[in-house]
Amino acid sequence: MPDHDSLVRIKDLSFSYDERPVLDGINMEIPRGKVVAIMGGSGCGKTTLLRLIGGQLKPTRGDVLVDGRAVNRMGHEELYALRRRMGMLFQFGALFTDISVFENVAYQMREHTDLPEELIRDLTLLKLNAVGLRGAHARMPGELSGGQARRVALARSIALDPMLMMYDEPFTGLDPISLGVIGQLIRKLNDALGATSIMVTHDIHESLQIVDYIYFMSAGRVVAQGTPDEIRASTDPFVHQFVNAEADGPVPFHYPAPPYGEELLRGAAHG
Ligand SMILES: Nc1ncnc2c1ncn2[C@@H]1O[C@H](COP(=O)(O)OP(=O)(O)OP(=O)(O)O)[C@@H](O)[C@H]1O
Repeated sequence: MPDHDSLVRIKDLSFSYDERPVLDGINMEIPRGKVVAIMGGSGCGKTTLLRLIGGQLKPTRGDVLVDGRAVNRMGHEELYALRRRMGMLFQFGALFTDISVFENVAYQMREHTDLPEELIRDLTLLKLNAVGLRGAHARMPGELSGGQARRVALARSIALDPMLMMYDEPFTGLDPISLGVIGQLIRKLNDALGATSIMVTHDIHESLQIVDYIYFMSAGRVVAQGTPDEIRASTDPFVHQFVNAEADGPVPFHYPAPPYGEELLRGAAHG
């Protein structure tokens, strides 16, 4: 999806943990206003990629540009200022359990802004209203269902009106109805905030409903990409495996390991 006005541009990006290569020559464009999914088998480097975009990790080679600036070359202050404009919702983005729903959302504003208390109150209720939970503002997190708690975490991550939202497996552990609700919210909030969103997920069916573009990764590389219509029509074996939820195919089910027979024999020799 080449676009010169992309909010995020990933150029020839490689990354290794110590000596172990995880990402290898990634190129991606995330245009402004769009919701883009990144999919791929377990361990292929999706979360690592989000951490590189957020500046928590530095690439071994290549660049990550956000709003035209190379994140990997920013100093502390610039990076801190940029992170304030990014919202992140991680898989187990747990709420603080000992403070109310309202306080969980207001916390972000109290920490990062000098807004007066009345304004924080109004904005917090506005964010909770956007996820349908204004009425639950006085509840404690322990009194919420899993889907409701995820919605509060979502309200918290948009508290500062981010220009870029990053979601790491936002659907994990949700029942199908809550999953659909969160999916719709991700799309609606993106459009209402005029934001841009990147979502790492395993859920191809939800992605096809709500995103503008999908990148498929395998073993640290981009192996397929396209709009939902292109993905539905694709005959690419990687894409096919995802769309049809096949356990094995080009994306291996097994973590790389020596042949099983060999390992059993080795175990027997040791035992
Ligand atoms: N801090 C770390 N130090 C060393 N290796 C790591 C570290 N974090 C992740 N890895 C390894 O890097 C690879 C990519 O991990 P990453 O979490 O980015 O994958 P992923 O695609 O998000 O996986 P999943 O879908 O299972 O969450 C994995 O093989 C993982 O074991």
